Amino acid sequence: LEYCSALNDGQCETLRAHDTGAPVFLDTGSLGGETTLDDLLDTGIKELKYMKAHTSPRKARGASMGAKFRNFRRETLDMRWDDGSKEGVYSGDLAGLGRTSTLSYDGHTFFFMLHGEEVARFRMNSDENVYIIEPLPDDHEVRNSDQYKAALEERTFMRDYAKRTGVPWLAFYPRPKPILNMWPAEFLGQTHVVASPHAYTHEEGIAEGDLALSLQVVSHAPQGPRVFLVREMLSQFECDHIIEMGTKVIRESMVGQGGGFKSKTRTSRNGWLRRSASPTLERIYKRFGDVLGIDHELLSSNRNAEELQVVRYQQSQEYAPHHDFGDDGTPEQRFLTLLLYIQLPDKGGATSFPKAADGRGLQVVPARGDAVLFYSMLPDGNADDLALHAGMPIHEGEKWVCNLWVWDPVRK
Ligand SMILES: O=C(O)CCC(=O)C(=O)O
Ligand SMILES: [Fe+2]
Repeated sequence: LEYCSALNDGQCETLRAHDTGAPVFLDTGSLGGETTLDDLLDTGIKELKYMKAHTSPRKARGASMGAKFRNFRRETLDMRWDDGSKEGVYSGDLAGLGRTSTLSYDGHTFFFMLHGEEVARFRMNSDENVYIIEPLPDDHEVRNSDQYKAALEERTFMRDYAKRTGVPWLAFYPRPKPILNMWPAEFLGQTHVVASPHAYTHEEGIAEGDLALSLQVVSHAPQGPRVFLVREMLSQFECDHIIEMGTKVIRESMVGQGGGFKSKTRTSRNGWLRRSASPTLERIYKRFGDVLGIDHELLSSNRNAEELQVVRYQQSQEYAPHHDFGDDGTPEQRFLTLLLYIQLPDKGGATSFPKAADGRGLQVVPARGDAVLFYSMLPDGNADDLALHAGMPIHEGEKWVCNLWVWDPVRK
């Protein structure tokens, strides 16, 4: 209980010790269960800010929602968003017996055309997120198919889920609960202290002994996503090392495939680093395992993780609000994001969680070497809509971050 006593509250409880042998302690309440974000801000935490001054109602009119369409006609249909015009706005093809999903808003309408005739029309309602285009009455083969029955069952599940929990099911259905460790995020300021035997690499070499790292809850359910701040995840030398290696792979990605692709929502540049690229990186990955409570062996690209994504933002670049998960029609999903702050810009560039703090939104501006951990998945296996986040525009200087994306139950 060495690390806990450092917190001086005597309330620690051992959570689990995974196979690296690193002991993990849960500090059950240095701030107590009733902490509000204002209390947390009062403790002098510099890294956090509300985005808006006042609470906005959670379920505002025109709330965004994920809509899934299933086509049980055999023909490819033309999908159109009803903007009030006669022909609507073409929104892609929906293959015969196929599926598609889209982000939409309460009250919006989509219709589907076949040879100039409308065959289906749906008005979006955030309590309903599966929309089924029925098979023809005499198409008994499709009506009796497993796929059609599964779609009806899925729609029933989703209606019940939304009624029961108040949020839509956004993930693939069916999908089990996550199997990977998920740290409890019960109240603001709750802190988990992790001892890692994989201490920092410095200019002079590797530090001896265990490193104590703390994960502090800065947002939790149901008012927001589950977000933790991890201070001093990396040493200054390790940040420099990542910039040095990252510079090369970003340059490669610029000339390689997709290098000329310009996205409006993501204007930064990125590249990928393999954990085996250097002994320093390998050691950092073992520390990631300790901090995440996940066997570090799983954090490789043939198991549960993607390679380390290095992202560089220059003046005015940004990444507009997005989710790190998607529904691509399989149960495997991105489970968590460990976002590392490698270099901070002089102005701008906060990471924002617009749906945190009951819709007031949260901006996080950690220091160099710090990390933010957030879960894209809920404990029941659904995707967490509230984990929406953005890299805000850089006003001055350069920002470097890394993404470690971990999938559950395995990486696809
Ligand atoms: O730059 C940031 O703060 C966020 C980056 C991000 O969300 C991403 O790369 O997916
Ligand atoms: Fe992201």
